[in-house]
Amino acid sequence: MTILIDDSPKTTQSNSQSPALELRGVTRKFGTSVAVDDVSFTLNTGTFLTMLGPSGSGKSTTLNMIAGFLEPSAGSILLRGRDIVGLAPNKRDIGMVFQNYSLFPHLSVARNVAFPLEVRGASRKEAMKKALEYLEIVDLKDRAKDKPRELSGGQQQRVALARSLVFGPDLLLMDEPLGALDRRLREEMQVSIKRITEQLGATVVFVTHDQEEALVMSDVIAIYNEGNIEQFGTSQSLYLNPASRFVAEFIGESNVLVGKVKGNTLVSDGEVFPLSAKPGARKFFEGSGAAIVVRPEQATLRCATSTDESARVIGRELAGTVTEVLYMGTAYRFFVHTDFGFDVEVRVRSHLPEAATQKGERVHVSWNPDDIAVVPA
Ligand SMILES: Nc1ncnc2c1ncn2[C@@H]1O[C@H](COP(=O)(O)OP(=O)(O)OP(=O)(O)O)[C@@H](O)[C@H]1O
Repeated sequence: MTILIDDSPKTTQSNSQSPALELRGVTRKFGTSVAVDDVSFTLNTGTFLTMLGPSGSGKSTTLNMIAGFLEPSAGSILLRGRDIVGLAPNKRDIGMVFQNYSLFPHLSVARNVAFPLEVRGASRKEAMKKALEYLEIVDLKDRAKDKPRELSGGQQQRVALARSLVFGPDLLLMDEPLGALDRRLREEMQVSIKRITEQLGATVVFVTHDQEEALVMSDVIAIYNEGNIEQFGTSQSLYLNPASRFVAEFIGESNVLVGKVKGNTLVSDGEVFPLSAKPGARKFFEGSGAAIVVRPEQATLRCATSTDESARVIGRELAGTVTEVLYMGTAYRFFVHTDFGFDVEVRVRSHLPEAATQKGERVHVSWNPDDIAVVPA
């Protein structure tokens, strides 16, 4: 397979030492309401960034400012070190893919992909040659002569991807590109997009509502909340070390136990839960509100025995009753109502003996304080 990396000189001045994209204090107001509030981040070349957050949190507004469809009310946007605020969208060297593909129905697949090159002055022959090379990268070379309507949704989206990358843009923007596809196709496309953008070394800004999609695809994730970026980091760091309760609850499943910090413990409803004493563990002021975040796979389960004490919390263990069991193939999900009142989900790999625990059984749930995150409440 031929892999093409566009090394043609760019038409506008840029600095190859600069980050691919930098936002500095970018704000966008609509009337008196602030849609994006003082957002700053830096993205290195070849990085895949996903903007993730609830509806109305400012993701699309940020993307539209980068694309040039909206201007910021304040701040600057630098593409390879040059400020692009005020520059027309078609002068920004940015590729774009949207949910509705926006392919030209009357042009063949190959002519669709060749189009951005022809607009930039390439001859029909040159443009078609390169279009076929990009169609090979997205595994659609054999469909070059077809019209877009003859292709499936996933295939059309791969044509749109080839078209957005064929001219070697500095940046690729994707706004919910998989939103129209069913779950299976969506998962296949996640893998294809990741493979293709990695092969081409593309810098990508991707918007989605889907947290699993964000975890699978991204090098870095920006979690949006009410116009602000609540946390910016790798998938792993967001999952294992969420900065806030909002992030913990937005990314992955979590059991959240709220209390007050006392020494190196969290006190909740009169019970004392140890916090990690590891060097580097997050420190909180005495008496401040905090929450323990236990991921379902970080909690463990054991069946109660007749010699167990009858207290609701014994050392690190919480006594409780299994209220629901769900089989997931490789794991079981146990929902436990603890006597303390805290409802905990515990995930147990199917091959472990604890996986045989039944609904209604008395159990003890625990976790290692060194494994779990603690966030401000
Ligand atoms: N053209 C506009 N005029 C007025 N308000 C707008 C406009 N565009 C966006 N907004 C407002 O800005 C805020 C952020 O919207 P934005 O579309 O960026 O959110 P989002 O996170 O992309 O949401 P979604 O995931 O639903 O697309 C919302 O309160 C929205 O109503």
